Amino acid sequence: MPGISAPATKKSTTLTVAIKCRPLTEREQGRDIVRVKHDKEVVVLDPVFSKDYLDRIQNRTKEKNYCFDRAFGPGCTNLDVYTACISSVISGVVQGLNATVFAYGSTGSGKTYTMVGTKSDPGLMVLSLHTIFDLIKKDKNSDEFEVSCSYLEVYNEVIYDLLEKSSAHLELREDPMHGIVVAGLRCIKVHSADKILELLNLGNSRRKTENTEANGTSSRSHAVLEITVKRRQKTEYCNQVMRGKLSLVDLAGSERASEANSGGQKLRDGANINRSLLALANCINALGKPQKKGLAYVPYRNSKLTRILKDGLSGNSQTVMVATISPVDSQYHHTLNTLKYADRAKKIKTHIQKNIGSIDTHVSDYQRMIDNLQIEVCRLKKELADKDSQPSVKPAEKAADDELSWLNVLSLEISENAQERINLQNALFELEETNLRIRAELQYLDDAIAKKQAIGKDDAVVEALKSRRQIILDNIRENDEAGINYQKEIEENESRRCELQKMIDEAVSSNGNKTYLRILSQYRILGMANIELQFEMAMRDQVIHNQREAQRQLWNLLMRSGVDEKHLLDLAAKHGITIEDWSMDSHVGLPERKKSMDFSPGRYTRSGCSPCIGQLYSRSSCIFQHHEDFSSRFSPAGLWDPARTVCREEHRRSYYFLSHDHSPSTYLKLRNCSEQWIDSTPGSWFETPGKHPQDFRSSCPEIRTLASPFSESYLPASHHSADFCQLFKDVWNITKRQNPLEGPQFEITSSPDFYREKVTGHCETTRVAGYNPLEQSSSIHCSNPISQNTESSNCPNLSCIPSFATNGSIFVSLSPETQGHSRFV
Ligand SMILES: Nc1ncnc2c1ncn2[C@@H]1O[C@H](COP(=O)(O)OP(=O)(O)OP(=O)(O)O)[C@@H](O)[C@H]1O
Repeated sequence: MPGISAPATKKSTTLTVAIKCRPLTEREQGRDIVRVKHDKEVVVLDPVFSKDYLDRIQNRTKEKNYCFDRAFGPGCTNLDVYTACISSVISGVVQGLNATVFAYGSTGSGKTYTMVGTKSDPGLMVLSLHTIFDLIKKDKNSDEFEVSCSYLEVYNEVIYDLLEKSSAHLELREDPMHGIVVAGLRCIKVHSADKILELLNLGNSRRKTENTEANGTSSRSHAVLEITVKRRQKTEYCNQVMRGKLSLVDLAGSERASEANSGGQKLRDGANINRSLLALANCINALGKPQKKGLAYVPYRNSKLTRILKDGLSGNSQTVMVATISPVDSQYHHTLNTLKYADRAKKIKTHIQKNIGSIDTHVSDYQRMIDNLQIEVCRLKKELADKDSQPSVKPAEKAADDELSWLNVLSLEISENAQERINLQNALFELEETNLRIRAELQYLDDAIAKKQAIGKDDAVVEALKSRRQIILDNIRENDEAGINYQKEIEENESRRCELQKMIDEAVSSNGNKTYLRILSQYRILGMANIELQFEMAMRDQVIHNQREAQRQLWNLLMRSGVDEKHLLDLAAKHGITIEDWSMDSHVGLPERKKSMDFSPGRYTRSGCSPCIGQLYSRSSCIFQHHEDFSSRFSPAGLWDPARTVCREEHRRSYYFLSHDHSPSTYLKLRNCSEQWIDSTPGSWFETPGKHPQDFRSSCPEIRTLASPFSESYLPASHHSADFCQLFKDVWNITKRQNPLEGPQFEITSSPDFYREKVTGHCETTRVAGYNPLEQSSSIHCSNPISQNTESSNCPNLSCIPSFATNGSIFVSLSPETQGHSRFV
């Protein structure tokens, strides 16, 4: 049916935001901390019930208050939500308006329950469909209606048709007339609500769900049910058609990988779900911000979900967001997060407009339409001519305007590109987190299996351990594959960025108004770089925070073990490190070390010229970063606990760019696989094409791999790291010498060529692990201290497992019996 859009008036409106708090489920043991007041207010109580009386009266609680269009407590039904917030929107759909209803909330908060519901408490999808057909029934005599429906899911960033038995992967297309459309999606004509409900049930049965820690039937995909209602008056002279569209969206459950306790496929789902939801949250954030004219940018293109929801979020749609929350105290942070986004969403504006088309009934109608359009064209031409004749608009300015708008488009694309990479990296980090966790478990299992096998008992236990090991290996493999895919996407994203950058550079150099355009384009690119830097800074802050914590624990430990401070200071001085505020007077004789190093943020910043512990710290970042709890690596006796140590090599590589300090030599003292040192400072990203990061990376291929925890190459640590490591070992030796009777002893000595560790005690063997930083070779030897035999077969209790022995890093684990562990750099 050819149709010509008729001009219709636009009306601005804001998103309706409703909160729905579900009741506590039987599985939940916690406390109910959500209160709904006056149908609009939501109060989230402090999850810590036994707060100090003083805290409470002085209002130092984590209690939060929010106000929304509507709020529904645990006693409310889906019908209550529908009657108060949705029904009026649905009636608009039959009048040619678009509407979107979506449920937003953390996993298990009740999104599917709200959208789909149960037999006794039908959800918003079901109730909306009944209303649509009731309204159609009423106007059936005067108007003709045609209702069609489609149902799709976005699973792992792929679109599937839920109304097809085995759906192909569907693609999104930009249609100039209808906006974003899903090519090849089945749209079925329906004549009754029952028929759609049948299709809905069919589609739901095909939806991907999983049993996760947080929810027994957690939706793993985002589902979008779309109902289109075409309405045409039956009268002879009227040829107008109204086309209303209702989108009902049930989002997938979001959970942090660490909470979901999942790996492999589930984890990949989680990462993709989080990627889409992160993109949705970014859009809500951007739309909810007060915008300066012309500068608004909403990153819709970052995920399929946000592209599909684009109209519902800012275009021609009357939209209702139902934010679902759980009342249980353990969900406090998720609840606040949901409420925060819902609060932002209140500010989102959409512009609704009736979709009116016309049906061609007679040639005379065409003629009339053409006449009208010609009049309109004449009017617009005249307006244009008037505008051109105005003296204020010079041709040169007009050309510059065109150029500017083109630059605008390009710079928007570049920001989208940056945002996309941030999302991809986020997904990658999350994947990496889980991989590290399960790799640690793998290590435990390997040790346990080796131990059991050595004893030669418990075959059944060994079998169980082996089968668990196999599952973990499968998970690691799947995650590695997923990681490689993300990495590929990051690379594609980078090459797109190069293209965009090239286009901007060309535009700038071929245009007459070069200086102005150059400044403008650099300003825009700076903005984009700023987004990236903020992201990197956030990551870096996290790393620094973890390091500070680890360092603090380490110093506390040293203090508690009664280390000789003078010796420590001498050692530090020997290594060129000044420890600020460490005066003998203030510390000697303080057994509890109350005045030990203060690592509070700001105290040991790297600002200023004097080197302080913060600097020492940053230098060592390659060694200790992301060791979550340093103290937990030690047994109660103060010994290093091998079983608890996780070498976060992947992080070391991922964050290398983030972990440099201000010294350029530290920043880029990287050694590549061909053993050449690169010692240069990167220029600004936007100065010249030669100094763009991607160019920089292509000239140093090993740097590209740093961003990927899944690549094969490893990054050698800087010499500063070795300094710190050595210092740490010296301090440790002194400490242990002072307490010779405590457990197995370590003796660590150093020579110009390699570091040695001697393990005595439970295991009467000596182990020497060496790395020669000059020759780049690594070696591990085990020896019996009595016979001085250096064959490892003489060390039955000692198992040395060198890992990461590439490019200079050695990671050595000893069997639990030896209670010793160290890592050499
Ligand atoms: N209003 C309610 N009344 C009773 N039970 C509810 C209500 N809302 C949710 N539930 C129950 O809470 C559990 C989780 O709900 P649901 O599956 O709808 O969560 P979800 O947000 O869709 O989760 P996911 O995002 O993981 O898919 C289910 O057992 C559901 O029956």
